[in-house]
Amino acid sequence: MQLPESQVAVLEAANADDAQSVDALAAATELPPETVTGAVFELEDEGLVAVAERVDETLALTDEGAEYADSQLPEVTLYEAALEAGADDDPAQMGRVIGQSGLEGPGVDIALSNYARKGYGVIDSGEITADADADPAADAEANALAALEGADETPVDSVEIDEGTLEQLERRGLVEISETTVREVTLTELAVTELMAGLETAETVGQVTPELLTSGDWADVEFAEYNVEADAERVEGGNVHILRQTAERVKDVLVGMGFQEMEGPHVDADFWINDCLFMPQDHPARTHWDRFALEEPTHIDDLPEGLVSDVEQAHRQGVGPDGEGYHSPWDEDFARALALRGHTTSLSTRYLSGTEIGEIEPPARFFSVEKVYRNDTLDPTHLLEFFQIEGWVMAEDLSVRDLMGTFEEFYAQFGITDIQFKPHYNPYTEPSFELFGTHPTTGELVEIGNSGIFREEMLEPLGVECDVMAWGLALERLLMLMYGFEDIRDIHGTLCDLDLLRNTEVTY
Ligand SMILES: N[C@@H](Cc1ccccc1)C(=O)O
Repeated sequence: MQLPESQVAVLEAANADDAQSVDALAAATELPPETVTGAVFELEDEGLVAVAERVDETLALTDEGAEYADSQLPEVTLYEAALEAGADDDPAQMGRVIGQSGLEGPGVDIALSNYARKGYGVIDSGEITADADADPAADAEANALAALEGADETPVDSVEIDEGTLEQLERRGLVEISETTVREVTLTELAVTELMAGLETAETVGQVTPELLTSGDWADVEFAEYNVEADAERVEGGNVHILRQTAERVKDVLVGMGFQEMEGPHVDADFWINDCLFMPQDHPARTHWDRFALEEPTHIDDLPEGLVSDVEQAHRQGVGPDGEGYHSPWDEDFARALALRGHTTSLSTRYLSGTEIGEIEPPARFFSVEKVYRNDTLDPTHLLEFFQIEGWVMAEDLSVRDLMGTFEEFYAQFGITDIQFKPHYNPYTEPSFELFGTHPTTGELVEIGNSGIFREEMLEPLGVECDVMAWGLALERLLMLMYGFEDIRDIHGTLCDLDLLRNTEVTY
């Protein structure tokens, strides 16, 4: 029997009784593993070898995981600092404990987002407590990191890490799980017979070379066949992120519904973010726990003068002859303070005021799909930033039916037809409604937005004389309803689950 050289080498190295992996055969034949794999497939086709496949999972620490294995997890550091500060008896000031912990930069966020989850204590309103019974030595994640430390690739089956812990470590980007397909090869009886009868090496050529061409030898040689079934490395091309794709789709839908896009600054004066919305200056959401203030500059110099006094007037005394204001102090300096916008309703107030593109005549419809920033506690449905789908319609005689009808039309474009409305309160809308949708896999009601009809007290100072209905919807929540994502961190931010995203088929 005549076979190409590599196949003869593999047959001679393989065995009828002991299965050998492709890697072992590559070592024995001194051929590259790809060549051995190719030869093995050919030989399998000829009935000369039997191939068994299995998928091996191995674990390895990432650089960050190795760092914590070497030192310790940030949440443990925070716990130790909290104990030091006596937080097992009395709640301690968060800022002080963090300062003493030596944690810095992302380490602080990491510590905060894992502390309560792992039972080290509670963080609430700027204070931290430490649970005296918590035991860092029994921290399953820390122990798993220690078990993996120093090893390159550890087979998953050989370590005792429970599934939940492993999942957490992978989510946190501290371990990496890789899969490899292992092929084990044994000789068939036919091969044994052929080997005994003696094999001859057939000269085959894998690639045409310039020499073969110039010498004309190419006409006489035998070319190796292509093996289209051989494994090749999977190449993942770049792709537009599903969140970005959906944002584009949302924009298309809204443009199709007659809306124009608004643009404006991520950092803005509280005036546009809050004061123009008739948000009292002592409103709880305006304290530093919810907003991200700026260190430098802290304030803008000027605001549109006439508008400032009209807004101040509305806050103090309300609008119209029977108006009711807050009768509380209103400070222009407070209004000039800069912050990362907590909603894109700041864009709506800018446009409605006429300062962006001039006075807007009804009927008019505007929208934006942009990032907003909130100092929330991280959890499966909250991040410190998300994309808001802002929108408003200016027209005579708008009613709640117009508002609800608009949402039904909008969400239907994304296959969502069971929107529910719940009465709500916003200082700037009356009536106000929260929107809910049903999560496709958990069946739970998910809050997807907030809406209402702008109040007189807000519109009059801005110089708007007819009705305006408006809303802010969360883009990430829309994706959760569309695709069944359960954790916002899977689709937003640096911890995105790439495999999950790659395997999600965009449905529009
Ligand atoms: N600004 C609101 C959304 C909203 C916009 C306009 C009117 C009513 C509500 C929020 O962020 O939740």
